[in-house]
This record gives sequence, structure tokens and C-alpha cells, in this order.
Amino acid sequence: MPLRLDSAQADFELRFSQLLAGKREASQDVNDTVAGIIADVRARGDLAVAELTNRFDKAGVTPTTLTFSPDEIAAAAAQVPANVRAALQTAHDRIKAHHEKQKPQDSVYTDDLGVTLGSRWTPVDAVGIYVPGGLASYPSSVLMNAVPAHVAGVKRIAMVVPTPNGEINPTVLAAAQIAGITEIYRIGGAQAVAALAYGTDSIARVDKVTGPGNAYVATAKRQVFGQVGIDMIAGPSEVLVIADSSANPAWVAADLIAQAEHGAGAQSILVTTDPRLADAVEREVDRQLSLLPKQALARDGWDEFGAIITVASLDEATELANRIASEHVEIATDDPQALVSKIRHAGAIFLGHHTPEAIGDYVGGSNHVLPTARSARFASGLGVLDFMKRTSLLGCTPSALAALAEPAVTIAGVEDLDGHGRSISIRLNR
Ligand SMILES: NC(=O)c1ccc[n+]([C@@H]2O[C@H](COP(=O)([O-])OP(=O)(O)OC[C@H]3O[C@@H](n4cnc5c(N)ncnc54)[C@H](O)[C@@H]3O)[C@@H](O)[C@H]2O)c1
Ligand SMILES: N[C@H](CO)Cc1c[nH]c[nH+]1
Ligand SMILES: [Zn+2]
Repeated sequence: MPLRLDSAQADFELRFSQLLAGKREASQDVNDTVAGIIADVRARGDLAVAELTNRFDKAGVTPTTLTFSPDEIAAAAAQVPANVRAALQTAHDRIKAHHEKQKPQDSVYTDDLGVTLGSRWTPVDAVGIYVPGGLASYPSSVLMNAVPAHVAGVKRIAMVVPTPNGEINPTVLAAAQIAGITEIYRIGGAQAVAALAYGTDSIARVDKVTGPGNAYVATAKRQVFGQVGIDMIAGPSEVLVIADSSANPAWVAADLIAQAEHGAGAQSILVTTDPRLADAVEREVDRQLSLLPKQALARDGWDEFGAIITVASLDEATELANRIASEHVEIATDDPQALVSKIRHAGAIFLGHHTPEAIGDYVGGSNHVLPTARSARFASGLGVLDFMKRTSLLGCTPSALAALAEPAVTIAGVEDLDGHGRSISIRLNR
């Protein structure tokens, strides 16, 4: 049963804050395990990576077989049916077209003192993409990570994917092929993140690690941050649907189920102004779940983290959406534009009855790697800027330096950094 809340209830604030607190931090056990794995990979390199991969994934690898050969990639990709390849190609092309529009412009200008100021964008040199789940991994997530990296101009993209029992989902390798990734390792977990961050004999280290994963992967990314950059901690998926009486209960229910089927902590929330819609959606979710072939995962997700909240107005709905800061927010009303500017915290917003979140997961063109667990308050979804960095440019003429010297030397003085002041004043009157 989902949690049922009504904002008019006396204990609403308490129960709502319990809902907000529902997501948990990595346990100390996971932190310690991951720290041990990272230390082992740093000390013993490929040998440790191979041993850990065999322990956790039963992958049957040796230090010399961690890499997929070009023939293995081609053979796996060749098993993928033509219609699946075509769908992945459509997704790739649409994601690429949208992300091209995110490319930042360099800018340089000279101000009235004669100081030249600019911002220059350059790509990260080498990126490691984590593709979770082995057999259950998502080819769409390969595209969502690789395409913005390519658009940014990243020269080297290394992909890691675990192969439980030595098996790989061939569609993942087909997606990698479509995205132009040729460097792929059959490793996962904290050992893969450590190998990417610190390097081994067979895996050159990268500058940034991106991609979602389980608690071990997320904790490893946290622990290697600083040695390398990371994108974000993208955890279990979430959707919040804002709906009024114009919404179709069957469609809303289908969208809630779509998120719940990600399992392991996935969260689906409906916020509605219409109590009759709330009841109808609850019945519909039950009905549709019973028709799903793999209903257990979605039912667990819905029972554990599902919620239906009734509110007095759409304004109140947007306030709750901002407090929840969900990964995905759907606006299931006839006039979504009237609400969109009121939603300040969301990884992605889906406008109107004909924009199910799942279209964004695959072929809409926007990125599906998005901030979860309320981090949309301060973070954005994956995009081209995650694979670039901005360098500032500054240039003074003699007269511009002279004009700025006095305040700069004054600040150096109050910071007790006479060497700073002198490096400015030494240049004056020459
Ligand atoms: N937000 C997103 O965009 C998104 C997309 C896809 C998947 N996900 C998330 O990714 C996760 C996938 O999880 P997964 O487990 O299937 O795959 P995974 O690739 O994240 O993790 C598998 C690895 O975990 C490590 N591991 C497992 N048990 C361990 C243990 N006891 N000690 C040390 N290491 C251990 C192993 O090295 C194994 O290779 C899910 O949580 C899913 O929600 C999120
Ligand atoms: N909804 C997930 C997180 O945004 C991404 C995904 C991949 N495949 C299907 N869905
Ligand atoms: Zn999804």
C-alpha cells in the first residue's frame, strides 16, 4: 500500500517530513569495505581488480583479460536485432542534437580600464563511464553518458561494466559501438572506480568518473573524489507527478509504476488536487501491476516508497514538489506552462499529459542521469558542461595595472602578504 497523505490533516507536517527523510546514507560497513577495495587496487593493480571481480561477479577474468577486445565487442553487437540498433541510433542522434545546444561559448572582452577578461572552455582529457548492473544494465545509460562526453570533445572515453558470471548484455556493447566507445573493461563495483581513478597496468587513469551504480559504486565515487572529478551521486530513481482532475488516472498510474519498477529504493509520488483522482490512481496502479510480467520489483517499490498526497491547490502542489526536489517532476494538467516556472527544484520537468517520463529515459533527447535524493536543490542532470571546465583569462595593459595597483596592494597589506603587494608594485613606473 502506498502512503496516503492529505495536506489538511493535523499530522501532515510530521508525516511529510518522515517521507522526506526516507532516503538513507551509505552505512559505515560499505564505507569500510570500499576503502579496503580502493587501497587494494592501488597497491596491487590489475591483480587486485581481477581477484575482486572474480569474488563479486564470478566473472572468470585474469589480469590480462579485463579488456573487451574489438572482436568481442563486434561479435556481441552483431547479435543485436536491427530494430533495436535502429532505436538506439534514433536515441543517440536525438541526445546528440540536444546536447550540441548545451555547448558553451568562450567569451573575451576588454573593460574600460583596459583589462581583458575572458572565460575559455576546454574538455576533460579522459573520462571513465560506469555502466551498472551487467546483464541488467541499461544501453540507454551508455548513450546518456557517452554522448555528452563526445559532444564536449573528450578525447578518451573508457567504459566499465560488470559481467556477472562472465555474461554481458550485448545491447550495452551495441550502444557503446553506436556511441563510438572502443575502450571497454569487464569490471564493476568499487574496484572498477578505483582502477579508473588511480590506474593499473592495463587501465590508464582517467580525470573524471561518471555514471550511476549501487551503494558500493556510489561510495567509491565519493571516496575517489579529489583524485578525479565525479558527476554526481545518482541513486535510486524518483518521480513526482502533479495532477489535477484533467489527468487520466490510468496514464498517471502507468508513470508511477514505470518509476517503481527500477526497484531498490525507487520512489513514485502523486500530488493531486482531486481526491477522486487519488482514489482512481491507487486502484489503477493495483490493476496495472497485476498485469505486469515482472510485477514484484515494481510492487515492492510502490508499497515501500509510493505515496499519494492530496492538496488544496496546484500552488500547494508546486510547494511540496520544491520541498521534495524530485529527480523527475511530471505536470499532468491541461496547462503545464502555468506551473512550470513555480517548480524550482527538479532534475527534469515533463510537461503535460502526453509527456511520460519514460520518453525522457530513452529518446526525448534530454539526459536521464539526474540528481536524486533531494540533490536537485543544488545539482543538475548530466550534460556537456560536466565534461568541460572553464578557465578564466585575464590580461592588463600597463595603464590598467597602474589603475588597479592601489586597491590590490592595499588588500595584500591587510592579508599580511607583502610579497603579493610587491609583485604588483614592482611593475609600476617602468
Ligand atoms: N539513477 C540512474 O540513472 C540509474 C540508472 C541505472 C541504474 N541505477 C542504479 O544502479 C544500481 C545498479 O546496481 P547493481 O548492483 O545491479 O549493479 P552495479 O554495477 O552498480 O554493482 C555491481 C557491483 O557491486 C559490487 N558489489 C556487490 N556486492 C558487493 C559486496 N558485498 N561487497 C563489495 N562490492 C560488492 C560488485 O563489484 C559488483 O560488480 C541500482 O541501485 C540502480 O537503481 C541508477
Ligand atoms: N529512469 C532512470 C533514471 O533516470 C533511467 C532509465 C534507464 N532506463 C530506463 N530508465
Ligand atoms: Zn527509468
